This record gives sequence, structure tokens and C-alpha cells, in this order.
Amino acid sequence: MRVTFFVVGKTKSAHWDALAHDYGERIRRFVPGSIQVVREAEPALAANPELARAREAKHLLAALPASAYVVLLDVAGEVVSSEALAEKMRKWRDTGVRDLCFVTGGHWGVTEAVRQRADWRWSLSKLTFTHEMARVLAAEQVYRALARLANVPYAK
Ligand SMILES: C[S@@+](CC[C@H](N)C(=O)[O-])C[C@H]1O[C@@H](n2cnc3c(N)ncnc32)[C@H](O)[C@@H]1O
Repeated sequence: MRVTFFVVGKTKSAHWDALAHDYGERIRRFVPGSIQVVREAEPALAANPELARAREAKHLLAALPASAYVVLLDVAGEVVSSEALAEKMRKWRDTGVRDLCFVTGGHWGVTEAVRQRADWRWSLSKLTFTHEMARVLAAEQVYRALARLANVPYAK
């Protein structure tokens, strides 16, 4: 099972970028994994978040492989424990999911069309994080789940 994180725009903070890459490396100890950056809306669209979201959604939807199982990071999604996430990943792996894609929205979030494309909507908490933080938190939890499934201790 390949794991890909789809994100909107490059991570601008060097700290969050370093963490995202660290967890990416750790994830690759267990499965092939990568980060796919899709184009973020031009700064000129900041005054029109709806249009900005729509632009970014177009890029996201075009980038997602047709056969991928899509997990959307969404505040309004389902909150689960780390153990329950690991069980979900076990089920996806054992039922033949080949392309597992985690999608984090951009600064303005995502459109309804992106929500519709998701097979599961995952909420990290009822709190809203920046997209740069949400990417890292999701990657850490995915790494934690993979370590659990491989029955190896969580490497600090
Ligand atoms: C700043 S948030 C977008 C906020 C936007 N106003 C909204 O309502 O979606 C950017 C992205 O980070 C992710 N995100 C932020 N907090 C999250 C949470 N608690 N659970 C899951 N994803 C979260 C989502 O993918 C979201 O699209």
C-alpha cells in the first residue's frame, strides 16, 4: 500500500517543513510514501476565498489518482483514537487498497466537490489548525499507526 499526502502549496515555515519531512522519512520505513504539492491559489484571490477554494479544488481533484482511497483531513470529519486509525489502516491494507491518499486543504479549506471525493473524512480534533500544522499531525499519526501495525516500538 502506497501512502501519499496531497497538500495545497509548499510549507512556508521551515520548522513545520522539517517535521513533515521527518515523518515522511519514518513512514517510508514501512511503505512507499510521498508528498504531492498542488498549486495554491494566487495571493490576489485572498479577497475571494470561494474562488480561491474552487481553484485549489480543481488542482486537487485533477491530481488524485482515480482509483485512490481518499482520506480528507476535515475538522467536521470523524474523530478517532490512534488505535482506531491503525485498525482502519490495517483494514485498508488487507482489503487491497493500493493508493491511500491523505488530503489536507489549503488556507481556505476545501470545496464540497473535494468532500464528495473523499472516502473518509478524518478530524484530528474539534480545533482548527493551520494547514501546515494539520499536515504534520496527520503524518505523525500515520507513522504511529504503521509502527503499530508492524509491531515495532514508536521511534522517538
Ligand atoms: C486552516 S484549515 C481551513 C479552515 C477553513 N476555514 C475550513 O473551514 O475548512 C486548513 C486545512 O487544514 C486541515 N485541518 C485543520 N484543522 C483540522 C482538524 N482539526 N482536523 C482535520 N483537518 C484539519 C483541513 O484539511 C483544512 O482544510
